[in-house]
Amino acid sequence: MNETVPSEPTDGTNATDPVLVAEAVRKSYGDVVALDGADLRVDTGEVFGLIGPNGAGKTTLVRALTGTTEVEGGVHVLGVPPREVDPQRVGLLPQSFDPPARLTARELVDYYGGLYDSARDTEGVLRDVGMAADADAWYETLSGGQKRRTCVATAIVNDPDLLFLDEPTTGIDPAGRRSIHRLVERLAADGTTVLLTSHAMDEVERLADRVALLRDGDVVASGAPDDLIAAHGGRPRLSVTLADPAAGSVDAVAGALEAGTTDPDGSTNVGTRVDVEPTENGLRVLGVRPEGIGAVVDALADAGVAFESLSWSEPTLEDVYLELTGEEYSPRGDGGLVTDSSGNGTQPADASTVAEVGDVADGGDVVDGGDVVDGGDA
Ligand SMILES: Nc1ncnc2c1ncn2[C@@H]1O[C@H](COP(=O)(O)OP(=O)(O)OP(=O)(O)O)[C@@H](O)[C@H]1O
Repeated sequence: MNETVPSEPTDGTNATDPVLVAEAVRKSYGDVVALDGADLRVDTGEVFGLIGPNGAGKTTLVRALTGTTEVEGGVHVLGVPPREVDPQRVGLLPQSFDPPARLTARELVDYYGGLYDSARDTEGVLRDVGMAADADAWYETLSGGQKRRTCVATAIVNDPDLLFLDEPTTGIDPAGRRSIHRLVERLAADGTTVLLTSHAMDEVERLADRVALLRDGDVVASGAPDDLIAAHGGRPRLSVTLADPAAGSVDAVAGALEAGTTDPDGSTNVGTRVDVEPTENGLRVLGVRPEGIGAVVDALADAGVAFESLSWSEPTLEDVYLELTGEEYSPRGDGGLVTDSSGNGTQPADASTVAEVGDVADGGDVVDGGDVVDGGDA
């Protein structure tokens, strides 16, 4: 997250003026409405994430803001219409970008740097994107991730105040993505305003100060990731992979939770009101807090339902996305506590809780918050 207060610009604009403004922007390609009255405002020094399904209009909005397509409505960039912006101040990584294939990464950065009045030192730029070691290879021989990082280098060679990154990490492996994330964080810390489009919700949640979700050419929600998650992300959930996701499991577990007979000492409270719903591999308990996991395990045992693994997670930006786009829920593999009954499969990701869970059918033990709880027999 960017917490830097950028220095006052020297071009007559104020630091408090928005860097990007789009008002009621419309764009059609024949019968296809790409933008349908989209509004956007990005302030100085923000990392702003633009998310939305394929075809929602993200790239068209970036093109409107970079002056590479004509649109109806109001568009201002750094206080002026996009085509009047000093190119020295703007960097652009388009979604599709094919630089000359028989130039090396170093030659490409040199070449693009030569297009500006002043440019950063090529070696420093190559280091920033993690391409110093491969700088002498022809572009066409680079891997997909190396190519994308080289393209990012050409977008930052002019040390822009405003940087557009349209899907910068597509096709990049996790290590390459991390290096791009760190680069964006460094640029933001130096006061660069960044507009980022991405389909990777974890990336946007990590990097963006604010986010706008586009759907059918219009912004349907915007705000800080935490605020969007609180408003649209739903409740924490415990995903249960069942040994045999048979019909009736959901009702049986819901009944056992409601009956509250899951523990002899009566500790059946799972924290908040919960709902149980089916999933492809088993079921999901919505509204359960970490301290309630043991009660759910007890309910599974009471209902005679054997499970293979439990995964607890808090709502994320991905849930906001799924809620607001109306797309099907797809269980995440990275949603926090991921545990299997073998005892070898615990993979904590972004979770605030880690537990090891045994197979109820085997009477395994459950460790919840450090306490060993009897897994019970199913
Ligand atoms: N040059 C073009 N000619 C015709 N239709 C276009 C053109 N560019 C975009 N469109 C259409 O406009 C709509 C919005 O496209 P756009 O590329 O802006 O979406 P996007 O949100 O960036 O999608 P993606 O996530 O797939 O990149 C889509 O229906 C697309 O097919």
